[in-house]
Amino acid sequence: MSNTLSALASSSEEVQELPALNFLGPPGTYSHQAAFDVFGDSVHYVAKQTISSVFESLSPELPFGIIPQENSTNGSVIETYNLLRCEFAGRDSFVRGETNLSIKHSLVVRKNVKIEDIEHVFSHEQALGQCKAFLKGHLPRASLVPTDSTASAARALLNPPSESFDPFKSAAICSTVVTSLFPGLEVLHTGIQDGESNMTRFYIVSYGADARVPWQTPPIYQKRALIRLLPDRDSLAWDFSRAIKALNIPISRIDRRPSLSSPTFHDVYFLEVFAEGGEESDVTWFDRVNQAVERLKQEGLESTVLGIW
Ligand SMILES: O=C(O)C(=O)C[C@]1(C(=O)O)C=C[C@@H](O)C=C1
Repeated sequence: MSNTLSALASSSEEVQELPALNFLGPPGTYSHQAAFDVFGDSVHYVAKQTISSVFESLSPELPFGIIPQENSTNGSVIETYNLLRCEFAGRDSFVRGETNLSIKHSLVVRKNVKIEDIEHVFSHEQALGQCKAFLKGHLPRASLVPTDSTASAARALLNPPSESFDPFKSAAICSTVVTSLFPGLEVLHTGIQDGESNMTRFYIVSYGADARVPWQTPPIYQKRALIRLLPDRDSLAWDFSRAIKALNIPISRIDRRPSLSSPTFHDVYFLEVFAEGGEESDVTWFDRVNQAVERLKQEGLESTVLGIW
């Protein structure tokens, strides 16, 4: 077993004195590997069943978490942005940092299952979306079934969740790490992701804005912030340039999700902002972001800081 792998296997054991970190389980997911890269053995890993429960269960007892935010092939992780629009984001829970992981997917089956036997492919919807070319080329007739995580898809091959699930006609898309964590599985194909450089970016989140993040390897990116913006409801002619002008900070990305409130097509926006490299200022990055949010509010734009890092 490699060092990382043995650590992933043992990291679920209870080590209560360390701060807890929620991750999308079971062990062997990419979230778990990304967390291990930055936290190593400085946290107690707590597996959750969904990305939503990673974020929603943050509390004084479970103060840290990791959630996938974007993939370089398949785009934004919708479940994460849906969570960030909830009122507890920016009130109780905050983004505190980020980390990237290179993602290499494998097609995994129960031992002795052949590619021609496969009728169903199970995985997290992000992973299914990152392997479209392989699936079209090798398994064009297979049904694609979304699961809570890549590792839970692999685990289901060994513990079928229902009688209709036939593990001898099924495959999972996941990391090869999973085959060592769950004996009885084997890899049919590796490197099945579309494109060579398939990268996922994760947000590190915490309960409260001030809890000290127990990094073992601190990430390199700094001076970023995430701001949620909800334009006035009755403005028919919503002009985004108003927000950009009031903000007056470089914006690296803008995401948009339905606000779920009326009128229709009233959306919530997420703006990720950053300080340019080498920028010298008497004002701290924290104050600059808060002052920018004050300017947005003076413009009548409801805005919330979801994290400064
Ligand atoms: O299912 C996993 O293994 C995860 O950690 C989730 C997730 C995601 O939602 O983006 C993380 C990285 C990969 O992009 C595929 C899936």
